[in-house]
Amino acid sequence: MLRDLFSPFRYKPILDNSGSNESPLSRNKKPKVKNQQQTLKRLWRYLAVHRIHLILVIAMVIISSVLSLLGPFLAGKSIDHYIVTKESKGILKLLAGLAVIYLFTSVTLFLQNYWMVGIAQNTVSKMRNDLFNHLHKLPIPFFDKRQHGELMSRVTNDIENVSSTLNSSVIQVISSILILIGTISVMLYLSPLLTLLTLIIIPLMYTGMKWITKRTGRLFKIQQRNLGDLNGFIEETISGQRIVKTFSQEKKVIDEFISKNSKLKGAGFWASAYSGFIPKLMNGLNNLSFTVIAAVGGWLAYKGHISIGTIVIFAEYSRQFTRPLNDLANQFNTVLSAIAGAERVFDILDEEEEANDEKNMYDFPYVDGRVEFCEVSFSYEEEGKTISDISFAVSPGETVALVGATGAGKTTIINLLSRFYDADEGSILIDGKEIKKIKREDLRKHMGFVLQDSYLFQGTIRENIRYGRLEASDEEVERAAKLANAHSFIMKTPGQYDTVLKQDGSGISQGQKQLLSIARAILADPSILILDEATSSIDTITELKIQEALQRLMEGRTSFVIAHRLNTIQKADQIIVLSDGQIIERGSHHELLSQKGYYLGLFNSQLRKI
Ligand SMILES: Nc1ncnc2c1ncn2[C@@H]1O[C@H](COP(=O)(O)OP(=O)(O)OP(=O)(O)O)[C@@H](O)[C@H]1O
Repeated sequence: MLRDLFSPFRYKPILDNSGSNESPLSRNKKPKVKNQQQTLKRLWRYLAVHRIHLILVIAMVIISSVLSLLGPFLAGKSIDHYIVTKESKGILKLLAGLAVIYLFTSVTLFLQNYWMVGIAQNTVSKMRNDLFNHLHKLPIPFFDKRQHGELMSRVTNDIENVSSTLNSSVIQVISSILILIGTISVMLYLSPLLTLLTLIIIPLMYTGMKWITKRTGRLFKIQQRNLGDLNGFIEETISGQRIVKTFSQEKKVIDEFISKNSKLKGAGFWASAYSGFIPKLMNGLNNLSFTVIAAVGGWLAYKGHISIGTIVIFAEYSRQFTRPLNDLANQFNTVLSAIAGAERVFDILDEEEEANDEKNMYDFPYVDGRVEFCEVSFSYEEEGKTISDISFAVSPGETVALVGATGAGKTTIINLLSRFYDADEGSILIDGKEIKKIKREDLRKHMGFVLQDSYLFQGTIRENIRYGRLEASDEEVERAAKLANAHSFIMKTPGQYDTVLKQDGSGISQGQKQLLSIARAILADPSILILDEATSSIDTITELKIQEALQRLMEGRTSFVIAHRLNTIQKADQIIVLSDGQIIERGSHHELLSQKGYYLGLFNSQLRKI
């Protein structure tokens, strides 16, 4: 029965990503701890920009802390001087004094909060900008290896964590330290003996706090990691909703979510539970200190060593004394959790940008479109070669089709040509210039992509086409749409060119998406074109429209076609047949058929399927 009462909170060891079933509380399972001091230093660099406002905040905190110490002191002294002696004028003076103190306290509290919120918001906004900026300079391999939702969690949750801590904790920490120093000083001045008795609780507090924070620090990190993991999973399953439903995998997805969620709950529960012990511990120690002061103070007053007013001041200060300690302890957890968040943000900022490290880069204002691969080898992983010893040359305006079984290396060749990855060996030349010596931005300016999964952004049809060349006029956008055979379907949509597409164009058909992406490429007017043929079946009429639009687009441009259906590439100038990352056959369609090799087999097998 009792067990059941606690069952929702019982902690079950939950499998970690590593597959270990050790509890997050386990001593040996520390997540990699980066130097917290270094993280704080980097955070400080962001804060230091606002140093004038920080000085103002500190000044306000000092004034409000002194004022809050003054209140109880005046009240205690007035008991001895005015209340015991029944002097009514003095009492009025005291009341007026207290009113002024509380008014000033409110003003200083308002100002310190106002400035601090400004500092916090500006700081995290700058961090968010830096992070987003940096994310866009990171190489494709970085994104290939990470869950996108997890990255989003860093830009949103982790930065938010830093923001809320800056909002509240900086003021709390400074004012707690000041109040603590002020309280102890006044207490020492009034009665060193009672002060010493009050301070006895400090070692007890320290030991208790150390025990708790050791655990919470570790748990907050695990909690944030698990939250990132969960966010990644949510993002993945929402964007892959169609696949989940098509394969009826709802149960599997929900089960996996429950498992990840319960992992998060495990760490979250214990992180919160341990930090929740802190106020209870403080409260208990506070009561202990209060009892000691009442007993010893009462005895001293009975013996005539101190006044009643002093005991009142002491009782009030002993409360004020544990409150900042309590606050400091609570803030410690919040700060730890923010440091964990900041660390995750800095981790990304430390990732190396897509390198443009070579000096003496070529200018690349105009491209004829001659492409050469010379003995190129590359691997995604340390071991083995994804493609090896690839050599071929393409003249300007030629169409090259890359053919081969799935995983043969077709996309990899394109990844290397567009410098999403750099070749390990050999060289790739455009117009005789080594592409490693061309800035990626300049290189990609001359390349156009029409991919299977043409990505459309949330925005109007016009904006989506204009993504190909932002400065294009409305007339140019429409001309491109007409050449891409997209104009007639656009005119049938409710807002025509101003129809707003949902994110990833989920409101229009696959074929229409392709037409828009062709229009975008026509507008961009690249010299080198990459076409990744759609594998999904599109109705015959749309298919014809797409083929016609593609022919127009390819005219006069060096085009690489990743071909999945051989009937569409028969007119290609060259067909390169790949197998296991190597070129096994090469030639025109007729030459390859007459070679009676792998291509002929592939062609016949596709013919049989028709
Ligand atoms: N980012 C990556 N990290 C590690 N390995 C990868 C990565 N991308 C592709 N590979 C591997 O490299 C090999 C070649 O892949 P590639 O995508 O070039 O094949 P493909 O011929 O384009 O296949 P498909 O027709 O299925 O698109 C495959 O074995 C694939 O698993």
